[in-house]
Amino acid sequence: MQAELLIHAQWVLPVDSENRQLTDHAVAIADGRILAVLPYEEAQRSVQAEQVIELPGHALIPGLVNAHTHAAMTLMRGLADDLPLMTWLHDHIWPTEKRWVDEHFVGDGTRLAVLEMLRGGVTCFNDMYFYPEITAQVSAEAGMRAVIGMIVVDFPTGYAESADDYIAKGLALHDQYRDHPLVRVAFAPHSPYAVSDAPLQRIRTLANEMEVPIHLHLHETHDEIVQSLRDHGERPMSRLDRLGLIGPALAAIHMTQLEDDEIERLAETGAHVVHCPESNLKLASGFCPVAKLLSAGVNVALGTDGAASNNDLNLLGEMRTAALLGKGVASSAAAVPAHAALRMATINGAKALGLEDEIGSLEPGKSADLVALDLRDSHTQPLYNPASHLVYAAGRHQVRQVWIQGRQVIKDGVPLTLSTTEVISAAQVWGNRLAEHHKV
Ligand SMILES: CSC[C@H]1O[C@@H](n2cnc3c(O)ncnc32)[C@H](O)[C@@H]1O
Ligand SMILES: [Zn+2]
Repeated sequence: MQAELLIHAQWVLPVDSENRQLTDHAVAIADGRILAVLPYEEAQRSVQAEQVIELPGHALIPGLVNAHTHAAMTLMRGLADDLPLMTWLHDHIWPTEKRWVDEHFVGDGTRLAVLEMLRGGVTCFNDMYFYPEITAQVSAEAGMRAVIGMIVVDFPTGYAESADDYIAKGLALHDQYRDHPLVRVAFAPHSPYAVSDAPLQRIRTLANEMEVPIHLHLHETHDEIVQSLRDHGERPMSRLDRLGLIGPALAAIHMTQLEDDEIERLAETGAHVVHCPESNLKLASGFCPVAKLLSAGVNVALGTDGAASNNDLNLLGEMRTAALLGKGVASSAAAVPAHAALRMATINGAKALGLEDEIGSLEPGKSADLVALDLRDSHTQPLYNPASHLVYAAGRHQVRQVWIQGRQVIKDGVPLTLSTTEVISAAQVWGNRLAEHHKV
């Protein structure tokens, strides 16, 4: 077998159906795709590789998938902390966005986010933010894989005038990235409370025709349920179901308020849930019943949400929080074990974004999106079980090598596609501007 690259690691966790943890294995790569995952001894006999990378003491895993974020909001990290969702949005975030968010803000904020995500082993993110064409461009330039949201809200902003205008801009973006190797486009109506019935129905029809996913914030807080009962006489999920949006194309973000019949409905329709545990904890929004969802057969992925409500874009940290919180909420130490958390951050994210044939596991034919973590550090020693350390103990500084579609984007911990100093100085300029006006 001819390969361009052979990566030999002490442990390979392919995140396959058996959750195998392979010792002394190698991954062979050609044309940006995985050719084979095989014992190193066998690879030495059967693979002619142009380059061999040796990773003793490292675990090789699929690239992490951040299934929900607002990348450019990194520029609002720490601007408004310790507030509940609606006060945070209405009194701080939305006024700041109205005053500051433009193409330059989104470009600099997205670069900061992509840099942080790549350094933390995230190789794909799902975004929902203004000026998505800039987010798409920045991601593509950095060699990052992204699903970019065609955002829709009912109210005018600097980006668009009306729901129809948002949709028209989104469709133009979809056309622009039709055959792009790294960037996909999905519908991203903000939430049932910010988008009315007519645009939601139009989005459902278009998403069916175009075969693209839909993601939206749903059942994030108890107040959202109360408001929907008052305004529509039904819970938000029931309203979306009536409008035809609950189905396999839907990734419902947050879902902290769920009744048993709603969990059953998600399972029977094949809708996905994106759990954002740290954002939900910080805004005190509620608890997503992850163990119940998983046992009902619902696909649960992981997201950070934006850095203004988290306050980082650390999927390793999110896995740990999801595992710990999942146990607490279920009152069971067996709930959300390490393998389940790793699946949520990889293959489940790929499924939620409609990318499971492309990414999410290390299997022949899939794209070579890989992350190597050095587990020789003191706080991941001794080592009995690599998955345990990845979820419960490892930190982002242990992410040493990252490849996306076979292209190396992090080498020995150093980003290759973005200039760290330039990205940080641009962020500091924005920080000074925003701080002056926000009076932090
Ligand atoms: C239409 S662009 C996205 C919009 O969403 C806002 N946002 C960020 N985080 C959250 C969240 O957790 N719930 C609801 N809305 C959120 C962001 O500020 C943008 O205005
Ligand atoms: Zn969000």
